[in-house]
Amino acid sequence: MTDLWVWGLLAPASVAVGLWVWQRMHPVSFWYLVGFPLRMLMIYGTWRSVASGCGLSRRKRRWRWTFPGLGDEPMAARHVVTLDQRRKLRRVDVERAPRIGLIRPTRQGFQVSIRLHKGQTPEDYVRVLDKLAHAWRVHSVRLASWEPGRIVLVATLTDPLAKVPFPAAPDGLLRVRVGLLDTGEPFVIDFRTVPHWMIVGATQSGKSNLINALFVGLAPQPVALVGFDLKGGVELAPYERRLSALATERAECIALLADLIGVIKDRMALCRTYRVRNIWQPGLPDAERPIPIVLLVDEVAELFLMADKKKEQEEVSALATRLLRVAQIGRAFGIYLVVCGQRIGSDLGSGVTALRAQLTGRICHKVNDEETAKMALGDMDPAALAAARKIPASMPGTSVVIGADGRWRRMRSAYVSENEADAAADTWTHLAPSWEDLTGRASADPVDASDVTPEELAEFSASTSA
Ligand SMILES: Nc1ncnc2c1ncn2[C@@H]1O[C@H](COP(=O)(O)OP(=O)(O)OP(=O)(O)O)[C@@H](O)[C@H]1O
Repeated sequence: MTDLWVWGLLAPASVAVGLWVWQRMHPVSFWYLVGFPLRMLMIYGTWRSVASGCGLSRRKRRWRWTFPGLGDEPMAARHVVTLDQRRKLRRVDVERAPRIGLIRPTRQGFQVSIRLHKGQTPEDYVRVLDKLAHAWRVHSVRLASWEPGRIVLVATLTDPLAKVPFPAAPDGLLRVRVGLLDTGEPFVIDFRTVPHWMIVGATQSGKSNLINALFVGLAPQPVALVGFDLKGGVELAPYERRLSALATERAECIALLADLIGVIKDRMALCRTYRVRNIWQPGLPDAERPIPIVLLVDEVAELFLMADKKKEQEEVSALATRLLRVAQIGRAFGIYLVVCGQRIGSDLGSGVTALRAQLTGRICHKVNDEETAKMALGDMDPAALAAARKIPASMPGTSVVIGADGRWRRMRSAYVSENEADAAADTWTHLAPSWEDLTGRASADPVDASDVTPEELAEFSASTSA
């Protein structure tokens, strides 16, 4: 008898310990063989009540057997018992859950397709994703794709951003994998698709780390890097060896921008000669193709802040005009911008709003107020703005980004320490062209600071159009 008790307790305990060890040592095989089948049973078993609780079910008129003598409750045909004499076939309202398809396991959770009821749209499901995540006991549920009448939901068991094992790495010319999306896919900054980027976030939210990640990915590429760092150079000076130029004063920035406008004019002439509209078109011989330039601007507010002095106002106005011009026409001539700051709002000056409109790529780290999130993410879904404010301080480097499909996602940058970025600067120093080589003029040469005029632009467009 005692033996029976001992075995009765020991057997389940050893099975539980065995499962626990299996799950710890081989989480993926445990998930596919044990966790997923159990989860699938739970989801199918509770789908009617979950859909009803989330407001996804629809009331429909159906023929049903009813039992007037038993409180006149409508009952499904499968509940018919022996009260044949009293039953009556009547049309009643029944609740129908949307039809749920086959649940498929993924490495991080599962995905399931759902057939929409008539009158439903994917947005009806987006509104209740949080409720579904709680009901299914998963970290998050997102809408992965849709086609008319059908959506696919993807559930993630744990937060993939809790630990980003993803190293920042180059992913092709002017493409850098800087972090991980909450979908488990890499997040790529691709300058040839999205030429100009804006990185916003409160202090200690992870902006500099993202710049480090970007730097480590760009350093091994044949790309010229230019830095504006008005925080006295503390952020970008350590990487100066790999930069073609670094400006730490506003006057220096203005001079470098004048040079960049000169570069644009030279490249414009080159494109005109070969009758191409940008430096990437195949009509331009590879030997003639100029090196792309990425301009990193750290803490943009410092560029625009001014005292009442007239000289400063003139400086800021010259800087704003040139930076805007580079943003407007630089893309075709291989000049790309990354602008970083705590706030990039109109309160900094009139030029800022126009500059912001040119920065298509948006990365919004943790911000403290909705206004700043709006500045970065525009009039996105209010949930995106709320998500940017809710990023926990314990997860620096996490941000809200707008994906290629126009939907917002959470992203966390790969952690890149200053030492790693320093080492990359050391290793790839030889890839940094000198400013003189880049601009085609000796530093003592007077700079042609005149802007690219609209007439010049029109002439360029006319001469390169076929
Ligand atoms: N992706 C990440 N993973 C882990 N830690 C990170 C990540 N990003 C940033 N951190 C850490 O968070 C802290 C703040 O990061 P960072 O200096 O990049 O913030 P910041 O927004 O540039 O701050 P500030 O505006 O004050 O310069 C640093 O200690 C950094 O190591």
